[in-house]
Amino acid sequence: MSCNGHGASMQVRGLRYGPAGIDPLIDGVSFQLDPGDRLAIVGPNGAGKTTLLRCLYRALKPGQGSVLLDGYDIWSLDPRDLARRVAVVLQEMPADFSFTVEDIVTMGRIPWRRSGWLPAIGQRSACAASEKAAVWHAMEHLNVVNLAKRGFATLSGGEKQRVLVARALAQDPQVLILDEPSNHLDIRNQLEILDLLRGLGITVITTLHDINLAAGFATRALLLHGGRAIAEGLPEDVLTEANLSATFSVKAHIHATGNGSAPNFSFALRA
Ligand SMILES: Nc1ncnc2c1ncn2[C@@H]1O[C@H](COP(=O)(O)OP(=O)(O)OP(=O)(O)O)[C@@H](O)[C@H]1O
Repeated sequence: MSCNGHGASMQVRGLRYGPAGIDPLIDGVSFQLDPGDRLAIVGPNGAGKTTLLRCLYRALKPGQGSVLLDGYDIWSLDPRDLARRVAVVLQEMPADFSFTVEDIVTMGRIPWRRSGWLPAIGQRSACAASEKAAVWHAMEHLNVVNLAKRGFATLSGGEKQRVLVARALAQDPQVLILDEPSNHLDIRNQLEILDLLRGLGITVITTLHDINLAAGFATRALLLHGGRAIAEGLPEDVLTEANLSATFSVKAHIHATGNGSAPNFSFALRA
């Protein structure tokens, strides 16, 4: 796993997706990320955040628009090539009860194995050693080495979340896509995991419900509502009181911290 990896650029143009017979779930979404950007996608429940993510890692094919990775349409890439470049951490947890933590993290290396190819006998132990090194490096980063031999199913929700991020990092991706990575995590673990993601240097795209976490983490923000981008750009231009109040139907208030760090947000129901 690279700790100072190289991110890829992503250009999303006019994305529209919807199953036949219903209004589109994603409509006219566009944004541009430079390598190393961190995009926070925020919006109310049902806004289309997960659906948008699924279009970005080729789980859903948009009816219109395109997703370019370093200039190449993701639908034109070889699936293995895409799997090497883009890693995904979803909200759903794997249901298989038989895998250990080490097994799960090792799965992150699968796209790097060459099918139908066996290294020369003298190189086999070197290949195995480099794979194991990548897996242990990722586990160390996520502080789950002490869980390596535990059954995944026996872990707490927060421990599982850390293991799934470790699996994604073992994949050594250029783009990391995460759906609510702070789910299940306590406050310290939330801050730690976002800090770790910030330090990777790769392009990160994540949904986040916590606006304070999003403002502190992101270099770009996308506010989604009803499948449409209400605002996209720098977090300070997107996460405004007016935008948040209108999109979430609440009273949003920004408290400047005055020390150059991200502002704090508070929210109240409208009278
Ligand atoms: N295959 C489908 N057919 C019909 N509606 C769908 C389908 N998939 C998703 N939806 C609807 O699309 C909307 C957006 O769902 P999505 O999961 O993307 O929202 P979200 O912003 O991630 O929500 P949350 O914050 O609650 O996780 C929801 O109303 C959902 O019920």
